[in-house]
Amino acid sequence: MIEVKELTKRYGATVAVDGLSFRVEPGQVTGFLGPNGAGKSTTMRVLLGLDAPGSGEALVNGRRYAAIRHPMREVGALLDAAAVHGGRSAFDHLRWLARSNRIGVRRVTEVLEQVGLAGAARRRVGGFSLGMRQRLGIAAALLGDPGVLMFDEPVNGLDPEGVRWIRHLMRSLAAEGRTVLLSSHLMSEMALTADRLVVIGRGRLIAETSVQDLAGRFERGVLVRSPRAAELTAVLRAAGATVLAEPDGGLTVKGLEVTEIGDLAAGHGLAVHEVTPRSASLEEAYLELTGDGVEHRAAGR
Ligand SMILES: Nc1ncnc2c1ncn2[C@@H]1O[C@H](COP(=O)(O)OP(=O)(O)OP(=O)(O)O)[C@@H](O)[C@H]1O
Repeated sequence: MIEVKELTKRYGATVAVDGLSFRVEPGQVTGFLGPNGAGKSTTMRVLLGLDAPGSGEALVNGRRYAAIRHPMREVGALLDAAAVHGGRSAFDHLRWLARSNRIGVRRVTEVLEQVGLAGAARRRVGGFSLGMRQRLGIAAALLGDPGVLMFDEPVNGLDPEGVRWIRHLMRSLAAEGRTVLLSSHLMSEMALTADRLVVIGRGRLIAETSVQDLAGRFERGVLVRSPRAAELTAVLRAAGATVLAEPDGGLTVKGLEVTEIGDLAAGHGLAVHEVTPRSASLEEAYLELTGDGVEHRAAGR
Protein backbone atom coordinates (compact mmCIF):
# COMPACT_ATOMS: atom_id res chain seq x y z
CA MET A 1 0.00 0.00 0.00
CA ILE A 2 1.12 3.53 -0.77
CA GLU A 3 0.00 6.55 1.25
CA VAL A 4 0.77 10.14 0.41
CA LYS A 5 -0.32 12.55 3.15
CA GLU A 6 -0.37 16.31 2.77
CA LEU A 7 2.80 16.12 0.72
CA THR A 8 4.39 19.37 -0.39
CA LYS A 9 7.62 19.69 -2.34
CA ARG A 10 9.15 22.92 -3.62
CA TYR A 11 12.06 23.48 -5.95
CA GLY A 12 13.00 27.10 -5.40
CA ALA A 13 9.96 29.12 -6.42
CA THR A 14 8.26 26.13 -8.10
CA VAL A 15 5.73 24.23 -6.03
CA ALA A 16 5.98 20.80 -7.66
CA VAL A 17 3.64 19.05 -5.18
CA ASP A 18 1.14 21.03 -3.15
CA GLY A 19 -0.61 19.43 -0.17
CA LEU A 20 -1.20 16.17 -2.02
CA SER A 21 -2.92 13.22 -0.32
CA PHE A 22 -4.00 9.89 -1.80
CA ARG A 23 -3.85 6.14 -1.18
CA VAL A 24 -2.99 3.30 -3.49
CA GLU A 25 -4.42 -0.05 -2.48
CA PRO A 26 -3.13 -3.53 -3.30
CA GLY A 27 -4.74 -5.79 -5.89
CA GLN A 28 -5.47 -3.00 -8.35
CA VAL A 29 -3.72 -1.01 -11.01
CA THR A 30 -3.89 2.64 -10.04
CA GLY A 31 -3.24 5.13 -12.78
CA PHE A 32 -1.39 8.27 -11.71
CA LEU A 33 -2.50 10.85 -14.22
CA GLY A 34 -1.78 14.47 -14.83
CA PRO A 35 -0.53 16.79 -17.52
CA ASN A 36 3.20 17.31 -17.98
CA GLY A 37 4.67 19.03 -14.96
CA ALA A 38 1.75 18.08 -12.68
CA GLY A 39 4.09 16.57 -10.08
CA LYS A 40 3.85 12.84 -10.75
CA SER A 41 7.57 12.14 -11.00
CA THR A 42 8.29 14.32 -7.98
CA THR A 43 5.74 12.38 -5.91
CA MET A 44 7.28 9.08 -6.99
CA ARG A 45 10.79 10.34 -6.27
CA VAL A 46 9.77 11.31 -2.74
CA LEU A 47 8.06 7.92 -2.25
CA LEU A 48 11.32 6.28 -3.28
CA GLY A 49 13.48 8.38 -0.99
CA LEU A 50 15.23 10.07 -3.93
CA ASP A 51 13.97 13.45 -2.80
CA ALA A 52 13.06 14.66 0.67
CA PRO A 53 9.52 15.91 1.25
CA GLY A 54 9.21 19.59 2.07
CA SER A 55 6.36 18.73 4.40
CA GLY A 56 3.93 15.86 4.75
CA GLU A 57 4.63 12.18 4.25
CA ALA A 58 5.02 9.62 1.51
CA LEU A 59 4.80 6.09 2.86
CA VAL A 60 5.20 2.61 1.43
CA ASN A 61 3.60 -0.07 3.59
CA GLY A 62 3.31 2.49 6.36
CA ARG A 63 6.96 3.49 6.37
CA ARG A 64 9.21 6.06 4.79
CA TYR A 65 11.43 4.52 2.15
CA ALA A 66 14.56 5.19 4.21
CA ALA A 67 13.10 3.16 7.07
CA ILE A 68 12.57 0.05 4.94
CA ARG A 69 15.20 -2.56 5.70
CA HIS A 70 15.31 -4.32 2.31
CA PRO A 71 13.75 -1.77 -0.04
CA MET A 72 13.94 -3.80 -3.25
CA ARG A 73 11.98 -6.60 -1.60
CA GLU A 74 9.18 -4.24 -0.66
CA VAL A 75 9.02 -1.73 -3.46
CA GLY A 76 10.19 -1.88 -7.04
CA ALA A 77 10.25 1.09 -9.38
CA LEU A 78 10.97 2.14 -12.91
CA LEU A 79 11.66 5.85 -13.03
CA ASP A 80 14.07 6.63 -15.82
CA ALA A 81 14.80 3.70 -18.09
CA ALA A 82 17.61 5.54 -19.83
CA ALA A 83 19.59 5.79 -16.60
CA VAL A 84 21.36 2.43 -16.87
CA HIS A 85 25.12 2.03 -17.23
CA GLY A 86 25.66 1.25 -20.91
CA GLY A 87 28.86 -0.78 -20.59
CA ARG A 88 27.37 -3.71 -18.67
CA SER A 89 25.34 -6.59 -19.99
CA ALA A 90 21.71 -6.85 -18.91
CA PHE A 91 22.59 -9.90 -16.85
CA ASP A 92 25.52 -8.18 -15.10
CA HIS A 93 23.46 -5.08 -14.39
CA LEU A 94 20.76 -7.14 -12.68
CA ARG A 95 23.26 -9.40 -10.93
CA TRP A 96 24.95 -6.34 -9.45
CA LEU A 97 21.60 -5.02 -8.24
CA ALA A 98 20.65 -8.43 -6.86
CA ARG A 99 23.92 -8.83 -4.97
CA SER A 100 23.79 -5.39 -3.42
CA ASN A 101 20.28 -6.20 -2.18
CA ARG A 102 21.02 -9.75 -1.03
CA ILE A 103 18.80 -11.27 -3.65
CA GLY A 104 19.74 -14.68 -5.09
CA VAL A 105 21.16 -14.66 -8.61
CA ARG A 106 18.46 -17.12 -9.70
CA ARG A 107 15.99 -14.22 -9.64
CA VAL A 108 18.05 -12.50 -12.35
CA THR A 109 17.34 -15.29 -14.82
CA GLU A 110 13.69 -15.37 -13.77
CA VAL A 111 13.04 -11.67 -14.28
CA LEU A 112 14.93 -11.61 -17.58
CA GLU A 113 12.59 -14.38 -18.75
CA GLN A 114 9.57 -12.52 -17.39
CA VAL A 115 10.31 -9.35 -19.35
CA GLY A 116 11.31 -11.17 -22.52
CA LEU A 117 15.01 -10.29 -22.40
CA ALA A 118 16.43 -13.77 -21.80
CA GLY A 119 17.82 -13.85 -25.32
CA ALA A 120 19.59 -10.51 -24.88
CA ALA A 121 20.87 -11.16 -21.36
CA ARG A 122 24.55 -11.09 -22.35
CA ARG A 123 24.33 -8.09 -24.66
CA ARG A 124 25.62 -4.70 -23.57
CA VAL A 125 22.87 -2.39 -22.41
CA GLY A 126 24.43 0.44 -24.42
CA GLY A 127 23.16 -1.20 -27.59
CA PHE A 128 19.59 -1.65 -26.30
CA SER A 129 16.62 0.09 -27.88
CA LEU A 130 14.44 2.27 -25.66
CA GLY A 131 11.88 -0.53 -25.48
CA MET A 132 14.54 -3.00 -24.32
CA ARG A 133 15.72 -0.52 -21.71
CA GLN A 134 12.17 -0.19 -20.45
CA ARG A 135 11.97 -3.97 -20.14
CA LEU A 136 15.29 -4.04 -18.32
CA GLY A 137 14.10 -1.32 -15.93
CA ILE A 138 10.98 -3.35 -15.25
CA ALA A 139 13.10 -6.46 -14.66
CA ALA A 140 15.06 -4.49 -12.06
CA ALA A 141 11.84 -3.37 -10.39
CA LEU A 142 10.64 -6.98 -10.19
CA LEU A 143 13.96 -8.38 -8.96
CA GLY A 144 13.13 -8.36 -5.25
CA ASP A 145 9.61 -9.74 -5.86
CA PRO A 146 8.16 -6.65 -4.16
CA GLY A 147 4.53 -6.18 -3.17
CA VAL A 148 4.54 -2.53 -4.23
CA LEU A 149 5.48 -1.40 -7.74
CA MET A 150 5.75 2.05 -9.27
CA PHE A 151 6.26 2.75 -12.93
CA ASP A 152 6.79 6.26 -14.29
CA GLU A 153 5.54 6.49 -17.89
CA PRO A 154 6.55 2.89 -18.68
CA VAL A 155 5.08 2.85 -22.17
CA ASN A 156 7.14 5.80 -23.40
CA GLY A 157 8.93 4.76 -26.55
CA LEU A 158 7.30 1.34 -26.80
CA ASP A 159 5.75 -0.05 -29.96
CA PRO A 160 2.13 -1.30 -29.92
CA GLU A 161 3.19 -4.84 -29.03
CA GLY A 162 5.26 -3.45 -26.13
CA VAL A 163 2.31 -1.35 -24.95
CA ARG A 164 0.09 -4.43 -24.93
CA TRP A 165 2.74 -6.35 -23.06
CA ILE A 166 3.01 -3.67 -20.36
CA ARG A 167 -0.75 -3.55 -19.99
CA HIS A 168 -0.91 -7.30 -19.49
CA LEU A 169 2.01 -7.27 -17.06
CA MET A 170 0.49 -4.50 -14.92
CA ARG A 171 -2.81 -6.32 -14.75
CA SER A 172 -1.21 -9.62 -13.80
CA LEU A 173 0.96 -7.98 -11.11
CA ALA A 174 -2.18 -6.46 -9.59
CA ALA A 175 -4.04 -9.77 -9.89
CA GLU A 176 -1.26 -11.31 -7.77
CA GLY A 177 -2.30 -8.89 -5.03
CA ARG A 178 0.43 -6.31 -5.54
CA THR A 179 0.04 -2.56 -5.29
CA VAL A 180 0.67 -1.09 -8.74
CA LEU A 181 1.03 2.65 -9.40
CA LEU A 182 1.44 3.57 -13.02
CA SER A 183 1.98 7.15 -14.14
CA SER A 184 1.04 8.62 -17.47
CA HIS A 185 -0.06 11.90 -18.98
CA LEU A 186 -2.35 10.02 -21.36
CA MET A 187 -5.81 8.89 -20.34
CA SER A 188 -6.00 6.62 -23.38
CA GLU A 189 -3.37 4.36 -21.83
CA MET A 190 -5.16 4.20 -18.52
CA ALA A 191 -8.65 3.43 -19.76
CA LEU A 192 -7.67 -0.14 -20.58
CA THR A 193 -5.13 -0.72 -17.85
CA ALA A 194 -6.18 0.96 -14.62
CA ASP A 195 -8.94 0.14 -12.13
CA ARG A 196 -8.56 3.35 -10.19
CA LEU A 197 -7.22 6.78 -11.00
CA VAL A 198 -5.42 9.43 -9.03
CA VAL A 199 -5.57 12.57 -11.16
CA ILE A 200 -3.39 15.53 -10.25
CA GLY A 201 -2.79 18.96 -11.71
CA ARG A 202 -0.32 21.63 -10.58
CA GLY A 203 0.75 19.41 -7.72
CA ARG A 204 -2.77 19.06 -6.29
CA LEU A 205 -5.28 16.26 -6.19
CA ILE A 206 -8.04 16.70 -8.75
CA ALA A 207 -9.74 13.32 -8.45
CA GLU A 208 -9.26 9.99 -6.73
CA THR A 209 -11.80 7.71 -8.34
CA SER A 210 -12.47 4.44 -10.12
CA VAL A 211 -12.24 4.51 -13.90
CA GLN A 212 -15.90 3.52 -14.01
CA ASP A 213 -17.04 6.33 -11.72
CA LEU A 214 -15.11 8.91 -13.67
CA ALA A 215 -16.78 7.83 -16.88
CA GLY A 216 -20.13 7.93 -15.08
CA ARG A 217 -19.53 11.37 -13.61
CA PHE A 218 -19.15 12.83 -17.07
CA GLU A 219 -22.09 10.97 -18.45
CA ARG A 220 -23.86 13.03 -21.10
CA GLY A 221 -27.28 11.47 -20.75
CA VAL A 222 -29.27 9.24 -23.06
CA LEU A 223 -30.53 10.38 -26.45
CA VAL A 224 -34.14 9.26 -26.96
CA ARG A 225 -36.27 9.65 -30.07
CA SER A 226 -39.96 9.02 -30.06
CA PRO A 227 -42.88 10.07 -32.27
CA ARG A 228 -44.70 10.82 -29.00
CA ALA A 229 -41.93 12.91 -27.44
CA ALA A 230 -44.18 15.17 -25.37
CA GLU A 231 -46.01 12.28 -23.67
CA LEU A 232 -42.75 10.42 -23.14
CA THR A 233 -41.18 13.53 -21.61
CA ALA A 234 -44.00 13.69 -19.06
CA VAL A 235 -43.62 10.00 -18.21
CA LEU A 236 -39.84 10.25 -17.81
CA ARG A 237 -40.08 13.41 -15.69
CA ALA A 238 -42.64 11.74 -13.47
CA ALA A 239 -40.09 8.97 -12.95
CA GLY A 240 -37.53 11.53 -11.76
CA ALA A 241 -35.53 12.12 -14.94
CA THR A 242 -34.31 15.44 -16.26
CA VAL A 243 -35.44 15.76 -19.87
CA LEU A 244 -34.19 18.31 -22.34
CA ALA A 245 -35.79 18.72 -25.76
CA GLU A 246 -33.16 18.99 -28.49
CA PRO A 247 -33.75 21.22 -31.54
CA ASP A 248 -33.84 18.17 -33.83
CA GLY A 249 -36.74 16.64 -31.90
CA GLY A 250 -34.63 14.25 -29.82
CA LEU A 251 -34.66 14.18 -26.03
CA THR A 252 -31.64 14.19 -23.77
CA VAL A 253 -32.54 12.23 -20.67
CA LYS A 254 -30.47 12.22 -17.50
CA GLY A 255 -31.02 10.32 -14.30
CA LEU A 256 -32.42 7.11 -15.81
CA GLU A 257 -30.70 4.11 -17.33
CA VAL A 258 -31.35 3.00 -20.90
CA THR A 259 -33.31 -0.04 -19.67
CA GLU A 260 -35.47 2.09 -17.36
CA ILE A 261 -36.30 4.46 -20.20
CA GLY A 262 -37.20 1.56 -22.48
CA ASP A 263 -39.36 -0.10 -19.83
CA LEU A 264 -41.19 3.13 -18.98
CA ALA A 265 -41.92 3.83 -22.66
CA ALA A 266 -43.17 0.29 -23.21
CA GLY A 267 -45.23 0.42 -20.02
CA HIS A 268 -47.06 3.48 -21.34
CA GLY A 269 -47.41 2.14 -24.85
CA LEU A 270 -45.17 4.85 -26.30
CA ALA A 271 -43.12 3.93 -29.35
CA VAL A 272 -39.40 4.68 -29.17
CA HIS A 273 -37.22 4.90 -32.27
CA GLU A 274 -33.86 5.42 -30.64
CA VAL A 275 -32.29 5.09 -27.19
CA THR A 276 -28.55 5.84 -27.23
CA PRO A 277 -26.36 6.38 -24.15
CA ARG A 278 -23.99 9.30 -24.77
CA SER A 279 -21.11 8.93 -22.34
CA ALA A 280 -18.23 11.30 -22.61
CA SER A 281 -15.07 9.40 -23.39
CA LEU A 282 -12.65 9.11 -20.50
CA GLU A 283 -10.34 11.30 -22.53
CA GLU A 284 -12.95 14.08 -22.55
CA ALA A 285 -13.57 13.60 -18.84
CA TYR A 286 -9.85 13.87 -18.16
CA LEU A 287 -9.46 16.99 -20.28
CA GLU A 288 -12.40 18.56 -18.53
CA LEU A 289 -10.90 17.74 -15.13
CA THR A 290 -7.42 18.97 -15.90
CA GLY A 291 -8.40 21.86 -18.16
CA ASP A 292 -7.15 25.29 -17.15
CA GLY A 293 -10.63 26.60 -16.51
CA VAL A 294 -11.32 23.98 -13.88
CA GLU A 295 -10.70 24.84 -10.29
CA HIS A 296 -8.30 22.24 -8.94
CA ARG A 297 -10.14 20.67 -6.12
CA ALA A 298 -10.42 17.14 -4.80
CA ALA A 299 -13.54 15.36 -5.94
CA GLY A 300 -15.27 12.13 -4.93
CA ARG A 301 -13.28 9.10 -3.85
N1 LIG B 1 14.82 18.87 -9.69
C1 LIG B 1 13.97 19.85 -10.01
N2 LIG B 1 14.37 21.13 -9.96
C2 LIG B 1 13.54 22.15 -10.25
N3 LIG B 1 12.25 21.96 -10.63
C3 LIG B 1 11.80 20.72 -10.71
C4 LIG B 1 12.64 19.58 -10.42
N4 LIG B 1 11.90 18.47 -10.58
C5 LIG B 1 10.67 18.87 -10.98
N5 LIG B 1 10.61 20.21 -11.06
C6 LIG B 1 9.42 20.99 -11.43
O1 LIG B 1 8.35 20.54 -10.64
C7 LIG B 1 7.14 20.45 -11.40
C8 LIG B 1 6.60 19.04 -11.39
O2 LIG B 1 7.46 18.21 -12.15
P1 LIG B 1 7.29 16.63 -12.29
O3 LIG B 1 8.42 16.13 -13.11
O4 LIG B 1 7.10 16.04 -10.95
O5 LIG B 1 5.94 16.53 -13.10
P2 LIG B 1 5.33 15.28 -13.88
O6 LIG B 1 3.89 15.27 -13.55
O7 LIG B 1 6.12 14.06 -13.58
O8 LIG B 1 5.49 15.71 -15.37
P3 LIG B 1 5.98 14.86 -16.63
O9 LIG B 1 4.77 14.14 -17.14
O10 LIG B 1 6.41 15.97 -17.55
O11 LIG B 1 7.10 13.99 -16.18
C9 LIG B 1 7.49 20.97 -12.78
O12 LIG B 1 7.16 22.35 -12.82
C10 LIG B 1 8.98 20.77 -12.85
O13 LIG B 1 9.55 21.72 -13.73
